[in-house]
Amino acid sequence: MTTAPALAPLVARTVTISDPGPLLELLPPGPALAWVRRGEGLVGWGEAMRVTGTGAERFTSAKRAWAEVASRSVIRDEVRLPGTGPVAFGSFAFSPDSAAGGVLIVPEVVVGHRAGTWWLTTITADRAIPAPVQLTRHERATQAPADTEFTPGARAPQEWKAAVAEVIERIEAGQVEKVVLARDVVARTAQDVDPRDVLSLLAGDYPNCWTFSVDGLLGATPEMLVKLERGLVTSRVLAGTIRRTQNDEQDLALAASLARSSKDLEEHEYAVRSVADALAPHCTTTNVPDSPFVLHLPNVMHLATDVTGVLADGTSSLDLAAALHPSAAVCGTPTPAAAELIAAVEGMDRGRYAGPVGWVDAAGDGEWGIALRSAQFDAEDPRRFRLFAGCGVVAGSDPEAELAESEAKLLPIKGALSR
Ligand SMILES: C=C(O[C@@H]1C=C(C(=O)O)C=C[C@H]1O)C(=O)O
Repeated sequence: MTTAPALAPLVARTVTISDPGPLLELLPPGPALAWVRRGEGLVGWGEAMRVTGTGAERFTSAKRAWAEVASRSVIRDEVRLPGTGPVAFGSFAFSPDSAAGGVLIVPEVVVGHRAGTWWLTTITADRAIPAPVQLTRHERATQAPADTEFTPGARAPQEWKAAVAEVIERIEAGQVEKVVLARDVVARTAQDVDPRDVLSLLAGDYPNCWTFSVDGLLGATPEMLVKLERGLVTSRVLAGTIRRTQNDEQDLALAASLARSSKDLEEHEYAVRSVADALAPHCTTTNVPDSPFVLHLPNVMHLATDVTGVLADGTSSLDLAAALHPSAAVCGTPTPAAAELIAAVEGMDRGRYAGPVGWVDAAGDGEWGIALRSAQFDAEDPRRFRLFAGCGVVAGSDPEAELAESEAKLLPIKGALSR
C-alpha cells in the first residue's frame, strides 16, 4: 500500500449552509468527486488525502487506513448526519488481478444535501488551515458532444457473442451456474469533454440512479451494493433485464413477462442469495422479500430486490462493500468458478467497472454502488473513454439477445458522450 501524504490526522469542520443550488453545478473545474441521486448526496473537490491499494489487498489496505485516519481526526461537526464530517470517496477494481487497484480520496471541500439540509465540510491534513471556500455555480452543458465515434474495445460484437456461447456451453456442461460477461467500447469525442457535463446529463436523464464520479470513473448506476446508515443496512440487488420499447403499454406487458421469466428469476435468485449470505454474518436480522419488483429505467427494466438488515457489529460500510464484492449480479455463481471463467474468456481488464464505488464517513456510514453504466476517462486524453456493459449468462441465454441487452445498458453513458 502506498499513501501520500503518510496518514496525517485530518481536521474537518462541517457547518450548515443555505441551499447553494444543484450540487453538481458547484463542482469547480478539475477532478470531480460526486455521489448524487435526485439532487441529494455529496460532491467534493481538492485532495486532502489519497490512499491507494493493489491486488487482493486493495480493500484491506483502504479499510485499515480509513479506520486509522477516522479515529485520529479532529472533527467539528454541527450537522451530524451520515456524510457529514470527513468523508472518503472510493473506487475499487473488480478483479484482484487488475492494475487498477483501489483508491480512497478525501476531498478538501465537500458539499452535501439531504432532506432539506445542506452542509459544507472543509478538510485538511497536517493541521493545515483550510482555505476559505466560495461556492460558485457553474452552468453545465445541456447537450452531449456531437460527432463522437464508438469502436469495439477488447472484443468485436461477433467475438463477444462467441464468448457468450462458450460460457453457455460451460454452464450446460455443469461447470458453473451463472457468469456475468462484460464487454468494453471505446468512445472518441471530437472535443475535450468536461466530466461535469457528463455527470449533469446522466443525473438529469437517470434520476433513479446514483450518479458518481471518483478518480475518472463516471457513471449512473441503478445498483446499490450496500448502504449503511446508523446501523441499518440496505442493498438493492438487480439481475434480470429487459430492454424498453418506448411504448408504455408494450413495456408494461414486458415488465409482466420479466417478472414471470424463469430464466431471469433464476439469475436474480443467485444474485439475491449471494448478497443475503454475505450480509448475514454482520447482521442480527436480515429481510429478504419473497419476490422481486420491476425497476423501470428509461433504457431497461430490471428485476430488483431490496435486502435490508440490522448491523450486529461495528462493521463500516466499506467493510461491508468489501465483503459483498463481487456479488453474483456482476460475477456469477459459484463465485470462484465464475471469476475464473470471466478472466479466461472476457479478454479484458475490467478496471474499476463493476467494482464498488461510493463514499464512507468517519462513523463508517456510507453508500457503495456497483460501478455500472459507466465510463473510465483517460487521464492522458480528454477525448478518449472506455465504456462497459455486462450481462448475466445462465442456461437458456442467447448470445444475440445478450449483445442487444449490453447495447441497451450502454445507452445512458453513450448518450452522455454523444448527441
Ligand atoms: C453487469 C451489468 O449489469 C448487471 C447485470 C444485470 C443482468 O444481467 O440482468 C442487471 C443488472 C446488473 O446487476 C452492467 O450493467 O454492466
